[in-house]
Amino acid sequence: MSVVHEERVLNDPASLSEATAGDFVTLLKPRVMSLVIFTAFVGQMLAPGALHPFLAFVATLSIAVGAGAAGALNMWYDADIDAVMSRTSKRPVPQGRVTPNEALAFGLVLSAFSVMTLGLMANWLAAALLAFTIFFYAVIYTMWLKRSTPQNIVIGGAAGALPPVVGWAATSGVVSVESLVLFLIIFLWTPPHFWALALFKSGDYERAGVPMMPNVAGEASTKKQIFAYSILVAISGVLPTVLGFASLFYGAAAAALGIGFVWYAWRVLTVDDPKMKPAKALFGFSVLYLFAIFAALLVEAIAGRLGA
Ligand code: HEM
Ligand SMILES: CC(C)=CCC/C(C)=C/CC/C(C)=C/COP(=O)(O)OP(=O)(O)O
Repeated sequence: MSVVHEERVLNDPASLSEATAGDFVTLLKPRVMSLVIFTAFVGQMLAPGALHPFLAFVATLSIAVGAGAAGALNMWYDADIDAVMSRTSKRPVPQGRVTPNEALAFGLVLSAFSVMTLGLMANWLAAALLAFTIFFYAVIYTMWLKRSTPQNIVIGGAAGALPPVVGWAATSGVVSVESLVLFLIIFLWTPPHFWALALFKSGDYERAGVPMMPNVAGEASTKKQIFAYSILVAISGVLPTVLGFASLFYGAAAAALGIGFVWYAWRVLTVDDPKMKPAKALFGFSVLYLFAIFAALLVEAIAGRLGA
């Protein structure tokens, strides 16, 4: 951020920040968090018990605000490395449109608001899980793991896998084996999802000094690990049917999606393409895969509620 900008904003209370509403929306990482919130909503719908529709809506909204808050805290802390990575350099804080203090305050206020609202409108177990998820992403992953170990996104992936557990707890008041299976699906999905991107963004992470797997272990090792995780993803995807809380139809869809996931990962492993097309294809398919798995689980949830 330019010194002039900081002095003007910080020393002259009359001066307004240059930030627009759109800048603050960008801080919430809406594109990424939209799928995160969808997984939480499916967790809410699959869980036994029923929240009044208005309370269920407020619970989903609280989780959405909490996810956005975590995104804002991530962008506050990562402004230094975001500024040197091509993919993130245009973000509001590195561009100086939002000051670090504004991003921090925005993230903290939304975090508090979302946790308190979820606690009051649903239950305090869900609120505590939401608070833990925000903390895990903003502090454990962003402030510690991301800059210190190539296992950063494997461990940090727990934060991204918790939203369906939060949603399940909002409806049912408990953490169940089933909700932990939803956690496992996303937890195992995260490494191939992100390492595919890291393969074709390794130059960015090199410049930023962030120890992502391709930069530390190299391309070949990362590709092997992606393939190994893809097999675990395919297996975890059919667990809801194996454990009896989803139908054979879901199981067939999950198996087909899992075979697709393994195939895309196999191409990353076996096709040597300087343009990294297989890695880009796997990254794109990974988003489609997770959406399709949770959409199929939502169909199960709706069918279960209609049949109930
Ligand atoms: C630690 C875990 C994760 C890491 C490190 C990670 C990393 C990333 C990165 C770097 C991007 C590119 C975003 C951009 O350039 O702005 C991305 C995109 C995306 N991620 Fe992940 N991700 C993680 C977990 C998740 C989870 C849990 C979900 C959903 C449940 C998710 C959904 C998405 C979606 C939908 C996109 C595409 C956004 C777009 O099209 O712009 N990610 N991820
Ligand atoms: C309810 C709640 C709190 C949900 C949070 C879910 C969660 C942790 C999602 C992970 C999203 C994500 C893109 C992580 C990457 O961060 P990064 O810093 O590696 O990505 P970047 O470089 O694009 O900023």
